[in-house]
Amino acid sequence: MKPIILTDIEGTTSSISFVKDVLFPYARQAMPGFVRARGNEPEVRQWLDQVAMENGGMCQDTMIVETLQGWIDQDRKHTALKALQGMVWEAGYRSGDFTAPVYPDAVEALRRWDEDGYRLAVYSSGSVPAQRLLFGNSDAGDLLPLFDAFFDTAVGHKREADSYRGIARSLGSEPNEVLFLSDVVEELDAARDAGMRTMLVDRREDYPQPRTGESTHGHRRAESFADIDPAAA
Ligand SMILES: CSCCC(=O)C(=O)COP(=O)(O)O
Ligand SMILES: [Mg+2]
Repeated sequence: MKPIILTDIEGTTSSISFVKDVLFPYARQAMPGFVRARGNEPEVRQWLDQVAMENGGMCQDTMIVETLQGWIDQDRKHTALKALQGMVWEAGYRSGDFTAPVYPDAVEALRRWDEDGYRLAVYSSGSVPAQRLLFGNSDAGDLLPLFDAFFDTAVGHKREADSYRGIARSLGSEPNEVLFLSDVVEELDAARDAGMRTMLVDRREDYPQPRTGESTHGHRRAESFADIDPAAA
């Protein structure tokens, strides 16, 4: 049976550098203006209030913004931050400030797998709207039609096995019918604990030092999507 292919984004379909050097600085710089302009919209306020609650109920928006900027610097995978980042990036994509680079080997393989009848899905710490913006505004054009489903940390964190069990359930499949692709071994460990098949994507551009031996945690490893045969994984 053909596995459903579930892919991570940062370090897997797209470079770590795009996320760290383009998306995060853009969000950091635009966050104060975004909160000033849209902070009273309920959809935005709910996330700002959540940030405030987690920091002892601080009330000034300037303090909330400083907290968010600190979390961006620490690469926190906090659901509220990720939701707000997605809203900020929307303006960047819409105004043409950037498009999203997706590795050419990933574009080629995703298109081929789709044509071959594989179901494709995404699981990233980036919010689902941010994922949709990225694949809808890629350098290779609109890749959204390739994907059946998108998952973010609303389903749980990426290093917890229950998240992968929940994803398999949502896809209407057993975990062992899903192949998860990621650059982070701890995510792959959690997926394997849930019963999924796994593949470590170990790109030279993102990880100059190849992960071999014990550092693969026993996951199969590919340096490019061109080297992945989902039928054999
Ligand atoms: C959806 S694009 C932004 C990616 C992001 O914010 C992030 O934290 C990347 O996490 P991933 O789980 O894709 O490694
Ligand atoms: Mg990743």
